[in-house]
Amino acid sequence: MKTALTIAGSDSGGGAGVQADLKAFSALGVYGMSVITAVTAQNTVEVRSVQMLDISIIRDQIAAIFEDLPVDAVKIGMLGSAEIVKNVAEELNKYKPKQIILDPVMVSKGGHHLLLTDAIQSLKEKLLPVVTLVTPNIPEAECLTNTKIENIEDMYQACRNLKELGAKSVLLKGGHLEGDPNDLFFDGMQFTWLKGKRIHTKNVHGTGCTLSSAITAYIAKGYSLQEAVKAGKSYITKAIQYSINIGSGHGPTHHFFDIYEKAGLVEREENKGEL
Ligand SMILES: Nc1ncnc2c1ncn2[C@@H]1O[C@H](COP(=O)(O)OP(=O)(O)O)[C@@H](O)[C@H]1O
Ligand SMILES: Cc1ncc(COP(=O)(O)O)c(N)n1
Repeated sequence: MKTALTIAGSDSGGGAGVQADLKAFSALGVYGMSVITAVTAQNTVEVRSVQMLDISIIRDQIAAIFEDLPVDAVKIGMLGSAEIVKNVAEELNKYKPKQIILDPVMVSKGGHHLLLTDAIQSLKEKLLPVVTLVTPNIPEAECLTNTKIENIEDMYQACRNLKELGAKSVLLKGGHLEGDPNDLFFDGMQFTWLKGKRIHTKNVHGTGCTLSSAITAYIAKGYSLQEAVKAGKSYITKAIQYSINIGSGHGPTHHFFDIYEKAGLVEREENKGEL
């Protein structure tokens, strides 16, 4: 069986973070493991509080996994602080997993900061050069490149800038721009657009986590990077179409849409909870 590891924060509401990642790994038939960096008290409405874990337990979790278990691909999500970024980078440099996908999580959908400002520099210096693929949304890419991204030309330039910063490849997510959510994949040489159709729903909690962990699972299964980002885009589109209309804020994505669809267990949640 293929395996994947997520290094990320816990979301008590189950829609984002480690919980979303493990659901995506399982839905795609990949054995999931986790290193928890921080615990958030979170639901569909808000992040109430965050507790970052001690460096020693974070390093121990990584060592415990790599010293015993096979890891086909690693996904990194919320890291929280510069110290956590630095220590995770050191551990990854030690164990050298071949495939690392970095979702540079900075702010929650409700606007809560999940990465301290002084950690951004460490993320750029210590992690970007180590990863196979980085998957920023528009505000994250703006922050990493110190530029404004307002149109398609800016998206191309941001991908080139991220490569200059050391990223081997980039998936720049377009969900935060107006119009259809088209994502731009740059493999370091060539650009490919992953086109989407905007689904009008408020249930978009965990979309970034879901996409990056689906891509990680496909890579663990042996897909090429190009195939994995395409398959990941189809996965996130369905996960949003079938998103779950629970809670009074942004509801979560659905991971087991195939099984549910075949068994006639749920209606498509598309357009429910429309904004
Ligand atoms: N309303 C939507 N309908 C369809 N796809 C969406 C929608 N919102 C986001 N996406 C897609 O979901 C993925 C995550 O997008 P995005 O919202 O840009 O990042 P993040 O969740 O990290 O803020 C991207 O592939 C994006 O194109
Ligand atoms: C623990 C944790 N990690 C990540 C996110 C970002 O969520 P999204 O995928 O919606 O950007 C979150 N809200 N909480």
